[in-house]
Amino acid sequence: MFHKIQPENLTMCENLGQGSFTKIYRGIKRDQEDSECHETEVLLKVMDSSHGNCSESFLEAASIMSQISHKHLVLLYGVSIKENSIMVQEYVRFGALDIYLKKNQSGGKVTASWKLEVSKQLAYALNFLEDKKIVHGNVSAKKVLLAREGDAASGSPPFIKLSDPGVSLTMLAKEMLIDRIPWVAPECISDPKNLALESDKWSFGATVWEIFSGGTMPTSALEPLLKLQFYQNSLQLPAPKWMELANLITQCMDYRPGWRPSFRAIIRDLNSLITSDYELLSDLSPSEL
Ligand SMILES: Nc1cnc(-c2cc(N)nc3[nH]ccc23)cn1
Repeated sequence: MFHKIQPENLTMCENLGQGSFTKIYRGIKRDQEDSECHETEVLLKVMDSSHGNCSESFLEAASIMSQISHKHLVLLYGVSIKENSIMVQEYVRFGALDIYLKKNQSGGKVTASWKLEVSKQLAYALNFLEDKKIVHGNVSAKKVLLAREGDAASGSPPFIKLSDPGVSLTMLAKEMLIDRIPWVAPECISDPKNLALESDKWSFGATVWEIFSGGTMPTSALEPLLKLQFYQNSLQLPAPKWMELANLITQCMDYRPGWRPSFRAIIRDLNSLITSDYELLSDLSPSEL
């Protein structure tokens, strides 16, 4: 399991929203390091008490993520399991990527190379989990947290951290699964027990599509039945203009799990994409640059 935190050492600040079975708050964690008291800004995920049976799944997911550490995985400080389960997570300053993308569509902050850098870092995090045979099971821009915005002018890149998956999708009701189309892999809709490493590759493809489309999914507005038909008719998301990126997304979102590329191959493709981007520029004559 993982570190137990006394609730009296936690202060709940403002509500930041809610997850499937949780309420999210910004908070403060106090530690009595020797004599002086140390305060850390944290993210508190409070499990709704009504979903008791999900709390072990919630904690199970958290404990898996807390047993490993990687720069692109969100850090879990521990849990407080007094009245209801509270997961205490590092506070990631700019929050969820889907909201950030919607807010920063224009304004030139979010360039193609910015999006590519974020996609690469997400692939690194997922490659790390794949090497350890750990399935995330809930990859989407909502679960990608932005720690640094980056700044194109000074050339400093953005920095992301992948959040915990939350309650396992094997615990979700069918309609909640359908609501996660097109991030959830098709094989998991027919049987959630099909959740495996390959499922994360599908979700990664959908997330990269989401990142390059400014955070809106064309299926979001569809009724559940129409979402289901998207998979029944083996449809694909509309291809982005950037053909090499579109090919990578299509390879990840292959309806045959075994045909999806490894994250090592995905990283190689993303790196080549960046060079092709510069090649494109270097092909232009100085006057066209
Ligand atoms: N581990 C995490 C997760 N989410 C945040 C966060 C930050 C922010 N500025 N607004 C938010 N609104 C909702 C969540 C959130 C922070 N840290």
